[in-house]
Amino acid sequence: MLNELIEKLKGQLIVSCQAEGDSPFNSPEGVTMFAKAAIMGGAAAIRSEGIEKTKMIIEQTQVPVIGLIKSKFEDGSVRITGSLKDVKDLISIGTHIIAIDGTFRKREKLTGPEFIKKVKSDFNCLVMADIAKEDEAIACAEAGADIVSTTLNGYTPETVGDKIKSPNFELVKSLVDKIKIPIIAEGRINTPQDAKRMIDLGAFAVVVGTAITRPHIVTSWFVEAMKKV
Ligand SMILES: CC(=O)N[C@H](C=O)[C@@H](O)[C@H](O)[C@H](O)COP(=O)(O)O
Repeated sequence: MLNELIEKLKGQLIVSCQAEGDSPFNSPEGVTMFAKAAIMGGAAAIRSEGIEKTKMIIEQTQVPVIGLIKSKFEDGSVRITGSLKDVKDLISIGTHIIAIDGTFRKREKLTGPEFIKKVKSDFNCLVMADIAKEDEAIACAEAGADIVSTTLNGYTPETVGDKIKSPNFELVKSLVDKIKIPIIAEGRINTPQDAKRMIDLGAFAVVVGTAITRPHIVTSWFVEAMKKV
């Protein structure tokens, strides 16, 4: 049986409110304003990075928050919540669902699925496994993850070739066919039509980030398109 909180996300939009680097929104206040606007528009949950930002979003909104802490692997590729300390810190601020890197890359001597298994046995928390490939998704589901999300497809050395401009519909379809736990479609979903297509393919919910909460990048899409002859 599905957890009650997860059940509420079925068919819904989750908005990732993250800001980094020189973004003028790179503060707890900045991302919290985005979260509030997203909820006004109908978002059922928020995805958030960093302790201070996630804490403020949790305090100032009423929806479930998926929290994570980003760091980097040695090769410079992104790692999502890669230490037990990060997990503890996220739990301590009341994060509803912890997003954890579910790839096979090792952290604290454990692969993603092994790490998730440890988190699920050591803590009473909901885990979203952020995966890049199908075999990782299957292993994370077996390890006890509550949800799988396609977050890292296109962002690991092994899948960088998948980083085409469009979302990976094929991966989502294949995961939906093979895995029993909810599959969330995430990554490069930049239009309402693509989000709907993911739901039609069987995605449990859809996460959208950049197209809603990184206005500098959205602006550059327009600027670049207008330069084309
Ligand atoms: C790869 C990585 O670091 N992804 C991050 C995960 O939390 C975020 O930067 C993305 O914005 C999020 O996954 C949503 O994706 P998109 O922004 O494409 O809608």
